[in-house]
Amino acid sequence: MESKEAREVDVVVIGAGAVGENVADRTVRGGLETVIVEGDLVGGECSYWACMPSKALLRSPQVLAAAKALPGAAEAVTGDLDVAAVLRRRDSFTSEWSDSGQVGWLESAGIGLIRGHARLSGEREVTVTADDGSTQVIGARHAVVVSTGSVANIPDIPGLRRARPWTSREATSAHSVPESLAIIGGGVVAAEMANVYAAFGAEVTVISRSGLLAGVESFAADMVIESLRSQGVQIMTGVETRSVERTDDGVRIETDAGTVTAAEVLAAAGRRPATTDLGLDRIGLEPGSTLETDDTLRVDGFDWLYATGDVNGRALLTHQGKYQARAAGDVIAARAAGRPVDDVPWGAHVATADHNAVPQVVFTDPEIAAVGPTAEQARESGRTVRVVDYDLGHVAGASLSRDGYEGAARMIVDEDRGVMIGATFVGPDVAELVQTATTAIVGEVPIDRLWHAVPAYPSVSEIWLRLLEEYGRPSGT
Ligand SMILES: Cc1cc2nc3c(=O)[nH]c(=O)nc-3n(C[C@H](O)[C@H](O)[C@H](O)COP(=O)(O)OP(=O)(O)OC[C@H]3O[C@@H](n4cnc5c(N)ncnc54)[C@H](O)[C@@H]3O)c2cc1C
Ligand SMILES: NC(=O)c1ccc[n+]([C@@H]2O[C@H](COP(=O)([O-])OP(=O)(O)OC[C@H]3O[C@@H](n4cnc5c(N)ncnc54)[C@H](O)[C@@H]3O)[C@@H](O)[C@H]2O)c1
Repeated sequence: MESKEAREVDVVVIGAGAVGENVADRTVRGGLETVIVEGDLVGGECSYWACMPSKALLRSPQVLAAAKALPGAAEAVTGDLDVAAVLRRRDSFTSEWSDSGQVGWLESAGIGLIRGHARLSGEREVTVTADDGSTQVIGARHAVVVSTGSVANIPDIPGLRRARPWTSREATSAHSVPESLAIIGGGVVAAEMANVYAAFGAEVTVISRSGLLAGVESFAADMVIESLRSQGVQIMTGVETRSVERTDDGVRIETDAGTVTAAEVLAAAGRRPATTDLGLDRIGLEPGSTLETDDTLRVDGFDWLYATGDVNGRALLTHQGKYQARAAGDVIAARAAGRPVDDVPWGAHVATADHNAVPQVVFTDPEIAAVGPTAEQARESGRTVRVVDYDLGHVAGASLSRDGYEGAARMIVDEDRGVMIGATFVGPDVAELVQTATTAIVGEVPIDRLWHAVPAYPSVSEIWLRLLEEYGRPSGT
């Protein structure tokens, strides 16, 4: 079935994940008629198979561990984790994988929704194929924004694909817990899912060819590794997986450090941009490639094509993608109206923070919260840096929050400019500490001035005072 009737709108957004939704919201607010095309659930990966379900799965075990670590509360907690209840709570956060709520939001925001698979079919032109095979051509007067996200990378390990591995989708949406789970990969998904399934009682083995959480400060990764090991997780690092085979009982994995057997195997080996079947060849780009952009999120070499979120590879995180979406939506509206474009660093129409102020929280127990470069990355960049470390367990607020609180904090200072450029925290419930660091980095607040930002006593935030004391007050003693 083909309907070749072309419809024209101001902006076409491809992909209604968290990022695409935000682009469309901004272009509509900017006075532009906008349609969004979605081939699956409106809300995308984050809502149904990533951030929301994974954090819902992680939270209950963390709260239970916190209660068990606190005299008075511990005595009141006598049962085990109720896994079925945790899974039910996760189901409510994913709205049972129904997108009716998000569709309602699109309507209320004045965004048109077209369901189907979108492909670029020419300059400023998108062709959508619906489930029934019918096609619709949509022209974009001002911009096409690709917000198609990313898909799980299944490594080219012999037998792995045939063994029908779990990806993060199955791991976050499972309705039962396998007896054992092998995880191939050592990134954030591997760490968080190892935490979830170990807490749920599965025997978990992580097989990583590098380290575990190699992208963060090693003191922070080490605390998570130690904690996972104490929960019974077997962690194999520096180990290559040679082959995977599905057997009658599950999977058999051959590695260069021996054989691992498990009921299920999870491929947690990063993401690929969702551009393989997007018609990129129709506009001279390579299918499957990352859509690289300038800081206004415009794809290099085009004046009408934008890319936001995971698909541009700038920072594979929901909050950062939504930040890009706000800049992109606003700059498209400005360009369409002939208004000035504010594209100087930190201007309204650029995603400057992507380069040096990206916060991330790894929601394991303990959590890791970090922003900016690690000490090693900062040194490698050629800057004169000073690294300040402090034991979080020595902060009154932390020791009050949990008996035997273990944690650590690091602040990285650019000595030439006298400003903080990076920070990492590891410990129970440190997630909320990272926003202060992000604010100080983006605001380039001089270290001298930070002394006047007094943390409330006895809160965990007092770590900021301790870090400053360790650093020393240049004009004081
Ligand atoms: C397990 C896991 C946990 C995570 N946890 C966190 C977290 O705690 N915090 C955080 O910040 N980030 C987290 N992330 C990363 C986060 O999920 C992504 O950064 C985010 O989802 C990217 O949003 P997006 O809108 O760019 O892409 P997506 O959410 O992938 O949305 C893209 C949408 O485009 C649609 N689409 C694709 N191609 C087409 C096409 N051709 N036509 C029509 N529609 C199309 C897809 O169906 C999808 O709905 C996690 C990721 C994983 C895998
Ligand atoms: N809390 C959060 O913010 C959160 C949680 C989960 C995921 N995410 C995001 O989702 C993205 C995906 O997470 P991820 O853990 O899959 O990716 P990742 O990039 O964090 O880690 C990928 C891991 O896979 C390994 N790997 C890559 N190719 C491999 C191969 N061929 N064979 C074996 N191992 C291989 C890497 O060595 C690495 O250990 C990340 O960018 C992350 O930022 C964020």
